[in-house]
Amino acid sequence: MNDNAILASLRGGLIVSCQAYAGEVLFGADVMSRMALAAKEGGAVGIRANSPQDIAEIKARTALPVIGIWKERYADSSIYITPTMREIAAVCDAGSDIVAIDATDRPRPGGAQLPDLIAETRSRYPGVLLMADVSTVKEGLEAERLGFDIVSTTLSGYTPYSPVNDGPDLALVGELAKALRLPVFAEGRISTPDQAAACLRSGAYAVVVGSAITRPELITKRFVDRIVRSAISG
Ligand SMILES: CC(=O)N[C@H](C=O)[C@@H](O)[C@H](O)[C@H](O)COP(=O)(O)O
Repeated sequence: MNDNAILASLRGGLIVSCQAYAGEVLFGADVMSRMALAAKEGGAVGIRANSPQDIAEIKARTALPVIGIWKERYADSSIYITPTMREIAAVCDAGSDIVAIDATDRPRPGGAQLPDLIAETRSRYPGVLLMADVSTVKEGLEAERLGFDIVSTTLSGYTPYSPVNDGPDLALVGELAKALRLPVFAEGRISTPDQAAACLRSGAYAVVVGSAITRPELITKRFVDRIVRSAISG
């Protein structure tokens, strides 16, 4: 296993994903970096952030390790998490400690190949760790073979061939943790502290939580939906 100090500082901890998109009320690097600082005060050991602007501001304000991504859509591919070298370079230049890349088994924009992106990133940014966002065990195994440093379950339920669960994909976390030598991060649909703890018990190295902590629109909606349901059923 990688003995990198950043990685070691994340072991067994909570990484909070702080993301808001253009058009949403919380969008903007100032708000996202305040959100990240609040997460730090609550004990987060790292932050996952989207876009060069947010990453740079969060690094400056919190000094926590940052998993950087940049979601961009291209017409010829359904891959959108740090899809091309353009986004990878921008995320690294912004100061990310780790860059997360979609490593699913789907065609990439412009027909680019994952091994080439990895090779170029390694040569241009030797100090940055590479995290593979995957949706299946097969993709996790391939990511390890290709030389990633970390595998995360981020995309389980978001590819047409992976199961859509209500909560985290604990089965995938457990299978990856058994099959890989790399650290496996649990990410996606972790809504409660109990679920986060269950991910660690299933073998996760660290846990990434986003919506349940940093998306008040969705948190509010969960409450409203529950209240409306209870009003209907009497
Ligand atoms: C599938 C995809 O695009 N996931 C994104 C990856 O960065 C984010 O939208 C998620 O919020 C993040 O993975 C954390 O997950 P959750 O918000 O469920 O705790």
